[in-house]
Amino acid sequence: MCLEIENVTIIRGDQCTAKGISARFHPGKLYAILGPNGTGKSSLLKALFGEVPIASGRILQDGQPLMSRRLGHWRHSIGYMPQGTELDASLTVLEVVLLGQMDALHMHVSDEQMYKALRLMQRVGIADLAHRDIQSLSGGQRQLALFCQVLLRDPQVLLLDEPVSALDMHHQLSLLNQVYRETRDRNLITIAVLHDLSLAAQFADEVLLLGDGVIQASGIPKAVFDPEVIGRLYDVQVELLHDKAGAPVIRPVRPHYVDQGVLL
Ligand SMILES: Nc1ncnc2c1ncn2[C@@H]1O[C@H](COP(=O)(O)OP(=O)(O)OP(=O)(O)O)[C@@H](O)[C@H]1O
Repeated sequence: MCLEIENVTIIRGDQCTAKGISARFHPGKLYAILGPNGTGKSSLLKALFGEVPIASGRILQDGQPLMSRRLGHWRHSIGYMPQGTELDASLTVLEVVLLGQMDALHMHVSDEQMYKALRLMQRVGIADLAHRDIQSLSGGQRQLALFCQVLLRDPQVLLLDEPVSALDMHHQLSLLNQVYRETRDRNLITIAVLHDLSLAAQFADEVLLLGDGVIQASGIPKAVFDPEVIGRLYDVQVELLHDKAGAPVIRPVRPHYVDQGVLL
């Protein structure tokens, strides 16, 4: 399966968050969408999920436009994890994870479904939280539970909106590792919005740098991470370093303000 956005324009309120952008996404690859706050990363993910309409352009699956009927079918193949993790319902973590299989659940949860959910929770490191009320979890723990839920849907496409924003370093690495592995093993198209450029460089096959409603640069992280382009886009000075494996590391440089004539 190939997923394509062709000349897509998205308007939110009075803002044009995507101005005729085009990109192609292939199975088995992890794509990171990057860019400053408010540049339309979430809007693009929502458009791919059919939650936000596109003003013009097309979203194509294997060359066929996703029309509304097709979109209903399309959504079944998507694991979409939105930015917020707040839940109103008072459910246990296991119940929340099992909701990922809602289409297949009737009045009965089979041993196989239960086993699948618990095994996944074990892999993600939240098996011990299975019987806790989801409301009682920390933001990071909820993020891990929702990740298990979307993966349990057996999606072909994973859309993850800032999946590691509330996680500590250990859990950021283990979750992204998991995302990377599942993308390869299940041949998924994975598109994740991330804010940490260096983390994106370690995991993403390709990155898309959004800014001012257009794709400013895209490709493998090494090719895209030009400190001048990034510095201009984010309006900060950055330093480009490299880790031991040769992956680019973007380090923001602290600005020095002049205060009463003294350089701080
Ligand atoms: N429901 C809405 N109604 C009107 N405008 C909206 C709505 N949602 C988002 N916007 C606007 O659209 C623009 C893009 O928002 P979006 O959430 O896609 O950005 P983002 O790049 O994901 O931001 P962030 O990194 O802060 O999460 C913003 O200027 C935002 O104010």
